[in-house]
Amino acid sequence: MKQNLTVEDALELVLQAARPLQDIEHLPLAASYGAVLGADLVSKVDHPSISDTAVDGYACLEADTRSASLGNPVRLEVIGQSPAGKPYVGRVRPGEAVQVFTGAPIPDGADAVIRVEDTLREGDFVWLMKPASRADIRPKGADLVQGQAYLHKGDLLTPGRVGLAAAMGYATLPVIRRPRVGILSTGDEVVEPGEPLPYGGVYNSNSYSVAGLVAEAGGEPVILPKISDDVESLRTQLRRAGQLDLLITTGGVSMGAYDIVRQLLEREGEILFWKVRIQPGGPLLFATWNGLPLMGLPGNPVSAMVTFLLFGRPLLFRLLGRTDPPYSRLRAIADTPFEANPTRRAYRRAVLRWVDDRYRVATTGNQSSAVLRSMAVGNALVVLEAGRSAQQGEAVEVIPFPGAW
Ligand SMILES: Nc1nc2c(c(=O)[nH]1)N[C@H]1C(S)=C(S)[C@@H](COP(=O)(O)OP(=O)(O)OC[C@H]3O[C@@H](n4cnc5c(N)ncnc54)[C@H](O)[C@@H]3O)O[C@H]1N2
Ligand code: MOO
Repeated sequence: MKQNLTVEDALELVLQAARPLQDIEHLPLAASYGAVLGADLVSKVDHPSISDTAVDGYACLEADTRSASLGNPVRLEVIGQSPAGKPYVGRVRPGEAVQVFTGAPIPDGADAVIRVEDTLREGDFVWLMKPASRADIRPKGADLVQGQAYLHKGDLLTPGRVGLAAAMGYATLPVIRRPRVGILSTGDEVVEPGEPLPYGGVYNSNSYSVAGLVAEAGGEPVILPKISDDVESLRTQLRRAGQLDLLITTGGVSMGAYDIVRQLLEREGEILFWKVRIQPGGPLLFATWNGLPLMGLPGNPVSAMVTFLLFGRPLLFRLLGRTDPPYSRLRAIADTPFEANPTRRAYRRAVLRWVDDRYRVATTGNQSSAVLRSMAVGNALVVLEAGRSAQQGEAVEVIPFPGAW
């Protein structure tokens, strides 16, 4: 078992253990937001399917209209009209125009459009106060060309991409099955919210904060009944867990005699690493149990969330084959000092804001790993290398919480 790894080395071991899922499901468009595309998609159509007008006005021959001005308008005969979806049958000849509405096909013969506000209608004739423009024609295939791939395997299905898939002619989309992620809280003192809190008890928050993070990363959280601090109930729960792609436990990975996750895995699984040089989250454990990747998040509520972001989220992205980075980074000016840890990379909870053309970041206050409020008030982590505190006014590296920015 490796111990006391850097973030980079630990992440490499995590990603090595994650085998991208191959199972494809077909989802209706409206159910596909947030899923990950399982295949490249080529457009079934050209868009526009035929050259059409970008404006309401009159289609005509550009050459007829070059001299048109307010003082010297040009008169054309209106020979018909074409609403969107209804082509004008026939040809536009010199001296003629067809009234068109945005999205309508450009009639044969016409090569330009004059906007309605630059015209004056008089019975079967129209006066043009300006030359007609070729730029207001959207050429066939300007947006999409039939047979060309515009969406790719591994793309997250954002609203824009779902809309694009619809425009390309797809009613259902091939997506990667969501990874099923078991979430198991451990600890004798941990009590379900809603139950009376006994002396020394603490409500189970980890199962719910981590379930939210799993769902946000594209996984399907499966909250398992919490277990007490004994190896036998952990083993039983693991066997019952059913078909999972990843198991996340919280608690029980530190030094205490009741640290059952570590004990069980030392005997029955393979621990790939234990402890990473970070704060919070130092005692993170990563293992496999009967081929199942198992991430043992530390029990402190902040530690559980931060380690999920740094390791669990990249692991889920790998299972899903997502090609976008699991989180972003930026630099911001520190509005408060941030204290480093002397020996570990520190992730301080902070509030990130955009003020006067700059990102600015301020501490959420008490940085104890037990203060879950910091994750609710905060929307970002300030990253400090070991021993490198930041003074007020200094530029610092920031990881915004996914979904909060
Ligand atoms: N002698 C040492 N003690 C500790 C060390 C150490 O290096 N030497 N590391 C500390 C660090 S850092 C962390 S983080 C914790 C992690 O410990 P465990 O993963 O074993 O977690 P527990 O002991 O089970 O719980 C820690 C803390 O979190 C609360 N908790 C646990 N589960 C939940 C839950 N589902 N919802 C809400 N709160 C939960 C629990 O009550 C404890 O207060 O170890 C330090 N100790
Ligand atoms: O790593 Mo612990 O998570 O510092 O509290």
